[in-house]
Amino acid sequence: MIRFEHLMKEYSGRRVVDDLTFQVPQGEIFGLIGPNGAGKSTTILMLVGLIEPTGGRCLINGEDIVTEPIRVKHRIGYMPEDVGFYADLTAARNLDFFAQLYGMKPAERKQRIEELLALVGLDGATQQVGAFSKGMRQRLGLAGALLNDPAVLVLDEPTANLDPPGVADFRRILRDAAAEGRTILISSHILPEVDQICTSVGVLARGRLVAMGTPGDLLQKQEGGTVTLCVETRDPMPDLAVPGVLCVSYDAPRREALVVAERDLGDEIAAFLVGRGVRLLRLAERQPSLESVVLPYYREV
Ligand SMILES: Nc1ncnc2c1ncn2[C@@H]1O[C@H](COP(=O)(O)OP(=O)(O)OP(=O)(O)O)[C@@H](O)[C@H]1O
Repeated sequence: MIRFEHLMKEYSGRRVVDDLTFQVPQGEIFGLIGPNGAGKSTTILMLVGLIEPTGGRCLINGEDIVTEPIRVKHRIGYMPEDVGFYADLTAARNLDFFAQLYGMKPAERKQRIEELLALVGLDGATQQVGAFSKGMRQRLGLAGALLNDPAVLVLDEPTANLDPPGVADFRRILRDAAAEGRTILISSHILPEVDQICTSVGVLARGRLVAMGTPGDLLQKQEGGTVTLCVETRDPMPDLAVPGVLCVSYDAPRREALVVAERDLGDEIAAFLVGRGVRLLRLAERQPSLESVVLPYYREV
């Protein structure tokens, strides 16, 4: 189990993580999401003991990472966004190096490394890691994070470089890891992925936890509240400055937009665009998604 108690971090007097208190129960896959600069990486770095909190604490199975650093770090598997490996060693030799640091015996190391390379689909990879694709490095990162049989897995943007089969493998491995009783915390910007894999989600904005629950809980909160509309136009769109629009994310050189509005503003948006000579291709309400629920938090930055 992971527990944050009044966790706080300041840089030069500026608070970037502000009084975080929540817990992630054993076996949960928790998605930590939020806009750029919200404090996700800082929170993760405190959780894995790479930086110290200014106040409060992070507990792994009840033990404080600051007061029991060695014991607690042995219970954590951490996969940073940019996984660092020795480019001139093979995947197996890289893992063997880290396994030695964990104090694992040669026979145990050999067996564990073979199992893990098969698990992440790298059992046939005999080349040096310098020749790996980004996706292969990410697979190796996951194997590295699982090396010490951790109780808690902390993964920063784990699927960013993976192709669809790689993502499917990751999901399967993480679900199995959670079913084995590991507690998993993932930081990600890929909201549909978080929606698919995470059993609970926390939204950070300006260092504070502004929403938390299962993806289903967060969606329910939206019912009777905001409406999400997909807008597609033939011409580039101006800013959709229509009263009641809460948040817009534009795409495809401003010919597509996802609009979160207080109510169904389809007629008003159509009139707004037609009045500005913008030809409309499609305007439809979208079923609520995790993305539409949390987008307003991204806008508030
Ligand atoms: N070492 C540091 N010194 C000073 N300020 C820092 C330091 N590390 C992070 N910050 C600031 O703390 C804030 C939170 O940064 P953090 O990297 O934790 O955000 P994040 O949610 O992980 O963002 P992103 O999604 O862009 O990775 C930002 O304003 C950042 O500039």
